[in-house]
Amino acid sequence: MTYPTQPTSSHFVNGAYLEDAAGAALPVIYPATGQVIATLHEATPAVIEAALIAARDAQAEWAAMSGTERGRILRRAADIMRDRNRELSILETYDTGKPLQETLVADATSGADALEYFGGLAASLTGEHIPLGGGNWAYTVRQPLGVCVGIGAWNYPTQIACWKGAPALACGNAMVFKPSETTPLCALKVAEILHEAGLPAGLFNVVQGAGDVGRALVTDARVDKVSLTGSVPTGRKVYAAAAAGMKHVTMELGGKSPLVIFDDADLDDAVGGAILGNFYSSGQVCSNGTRVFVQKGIKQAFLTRLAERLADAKIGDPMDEQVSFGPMVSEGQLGIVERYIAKGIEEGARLVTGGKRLDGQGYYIEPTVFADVTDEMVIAREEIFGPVMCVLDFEAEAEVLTRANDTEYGLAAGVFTRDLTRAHRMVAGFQAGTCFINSYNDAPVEVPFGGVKASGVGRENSKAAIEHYSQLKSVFVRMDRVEAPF
Ligand SMILES: NC(=O)c1ccc[n+]([C@@H]2O[C@H](COP(=O)([O-])OP(=O)(O)OC[C@H]3O[C@@H](n4cnc5c(N)ncnc54)[C@H](O)[C@@H]3O)[C@@H](O)[C@H]2O)c1
Ligand SMILES: O=CCc1c[nH]cn1
Repeated sequence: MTYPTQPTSSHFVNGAYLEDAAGAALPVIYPATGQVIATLHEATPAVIEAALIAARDAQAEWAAMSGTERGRILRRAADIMRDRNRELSILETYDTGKPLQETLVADATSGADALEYFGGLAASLTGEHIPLGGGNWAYTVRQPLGVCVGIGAWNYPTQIACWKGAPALACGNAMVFKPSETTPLCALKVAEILHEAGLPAGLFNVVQGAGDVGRALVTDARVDKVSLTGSVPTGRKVYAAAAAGMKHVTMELGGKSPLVIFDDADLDDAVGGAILGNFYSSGQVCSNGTRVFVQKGIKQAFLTRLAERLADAKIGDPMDEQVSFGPMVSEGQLGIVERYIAKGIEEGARLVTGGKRLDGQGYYIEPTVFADVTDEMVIAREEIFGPVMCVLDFEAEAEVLTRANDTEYGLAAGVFTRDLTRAHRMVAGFQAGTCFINSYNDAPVEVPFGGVKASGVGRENSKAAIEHYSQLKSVFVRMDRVEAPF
């Protein structure tokens, strides 16, 4: 099988596709069948060098353009992405296995939102005037950082490329982006579209490869900033390597987020939130609320309604738009999830539903719910990154808040209750970067997204991202005489 939009080469460097067959073979596997649908090559040192040189050479001229001009190109790219949404969504489904039903609304659309939003902001990136005593004054100039490296995870390849590329480019930077080796296809299309929209060559480059290619980029002296989306263990390594070079960082890492459901919540909304926060993208969403704390009074009603709704999940061919639940991204990730399910059973959690790999081709596993999970169980402490919901009981607000925060992670947290005073009290106490009240997993571009504690550093999306892709130069202007001691 070949997929419909086969890229002509593995990399996109200096405004054009680039191949270097000397790089190690990088097979692209369609998760729904396990078949190899394309074979790319990892970047050789020559490809990495070409990308970094192209980015360095192109950046100053891009930064010298007006924000209006830069923004126009990004907004044009957003329009192209929207026009090609179906084609890009099909590619996203080939790359990740996520159902087309999801990718049609969540991936290229989110990428286009980022390009449009940061394109709109580009012309407004100004410094400030600061009046000082004696008629003196100062001003600040908002400047780009230079060459930014983006490194992606495999769950949202189009979105991640755009969430990093759009603010970087809006601020006048160049980017070298390395997609996850598991999902190398979509970022190439993002690069192609940006250049079709008028982006000058060299400003958004895509190079393929695994950790060693990422490491070569992060440690290169010509790189000014590193933005990683990935796991906490990788984040620790990348952060340390970037720190050695005193580089700016954004770290969008993993989580084990709490979702707290009080007994006064609208039951169907709460069950819907728990489904979105555990089973969308087959559970492969960083901000998922996988520790679902349910107040004792509604535990049985919650589990009953959840089981009814899960029975409506349509598992199957992700290209079928009726299908709402697809495979895991890879054999390896499926194995990780299976091992956690076995661990949960061994630890004494009660398997309410799911737990089994589906017979046949592809990396399918049933949506799985454990009840009677306790705080110290491994399945309640470690990020599984698959469709495994842990339901824990609680009695009182203070108790559940303490337990919700008892984790090294701090990416997200949610609460379902009709008592809005309590909802805001809970949110004030959550140690999390992104919180939800009577909702879960919304990620609009206007809102900052990111974590606290081990879940990360910095924010993506919103005006907050501008702070992470630019820096201020301060200029003091003396209008009176200079008084020196001698
Ligand atoms: N916070 C967020 O916004 C967010 C979003 C999506 C995924 N994630 C997290 O990502 C993880 C799943 O993705 P994954 O399995 O691809 O993560 P991962 O950490 O294994 O890999 C992430 C990326 O880092 C690269 N990499 C690995 N070692 C490196 C090194 N030493 N130097 C430079 N680059 C290196 C990989 O090649 C890949 O491109 C989960 O933990 C999930 O929570 C976080
Ligand atoms: O996977 C993490 C980023 C995200 C959250 N919702 C949509 N994308």
